[in-house]
Amino acid sequence: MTSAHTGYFISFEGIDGAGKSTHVDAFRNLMQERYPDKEVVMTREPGGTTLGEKLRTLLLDAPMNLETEALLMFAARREHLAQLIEPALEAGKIVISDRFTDASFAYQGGGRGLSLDKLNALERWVQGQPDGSLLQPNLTILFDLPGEVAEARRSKARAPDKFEKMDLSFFERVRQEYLRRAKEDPKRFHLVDATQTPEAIWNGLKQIQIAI
Ligand SMILES: Nc1ncnc2c1ncn2[C@@H]1O[C@H](COP(=O)(O)OP(=O)(O)OP(=O)(O)O)[C@@H](O)[C@H]1O
Ligand SMILES: Cc1cn([C@H]2C[C@H](O)[C@@H](COP(=O)(O)O)O2)c(=O)[nH]c1=O
Repeated sequence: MTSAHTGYFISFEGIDGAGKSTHVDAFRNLMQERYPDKEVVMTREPGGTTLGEKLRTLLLDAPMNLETEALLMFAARREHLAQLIEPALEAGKIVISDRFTDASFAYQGGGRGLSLDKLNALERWVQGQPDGSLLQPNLTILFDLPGEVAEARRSKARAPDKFEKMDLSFFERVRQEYLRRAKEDPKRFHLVDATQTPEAIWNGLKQIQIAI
């Protein structure tokens, strides 16, 4: 867990088109208003560092072997933790990341079929703490909705990247893996019914209280 630092770590997750980007900036502002004495740092994965953003371009554009993809996701994450997330949490900041490790379990695991053993080993390597615990978000806000609804939203919004070109069954597997992880760790996950209107979703997000 995250006991070694005095910050607070929040991740936003969901299948592509679930609506997390629509709300993440406003949520950041909400946190800053509520905790004026704390710096709120906004970041994303893959990305968040100079190297991570270069890896993001590769990961979102280039077709690649599944294990290569998983290793690059976790390499970008190690850099992200070392350069940005760990120092910010140690300095007591609130860190909000648009995606973190649950996305690797959902996309590379559920979606593409990488084994849980390999994902667990990468997670332990990259997020393992000296006391044997794992650095995890304190709170993960999961935007959940059916794959076909997300697909319809995406098709109106933008040209698809490599992942967004995947078919409906891929996104259903990704969704199911997110839901499996949420069920496994209900204290960490806050589930959002992302089929609601943006206004209803935002009203729900405003109800979230964090224990800083
Ligand atoms: N609750 C909603 N109802 C209807 N449309 C929505 C809703 N939320 C977002 N949208 C629209 O759906 C599209 C995708 O939203 P958004 O970019 O926030 O998704 P996302 O989950 O961040 O996707 P990605 O992870 O791929 O960036 C946008 O056009 C957005 O305006
Ligand atoms: C962290 C992470 C991300 N992905 C995928 C999920 C999305 O399709 C893209 C990121 O795009 P977004 O618009 O910024 O959400 O990357 C993944 O497959 N595995 C991961 O670990």
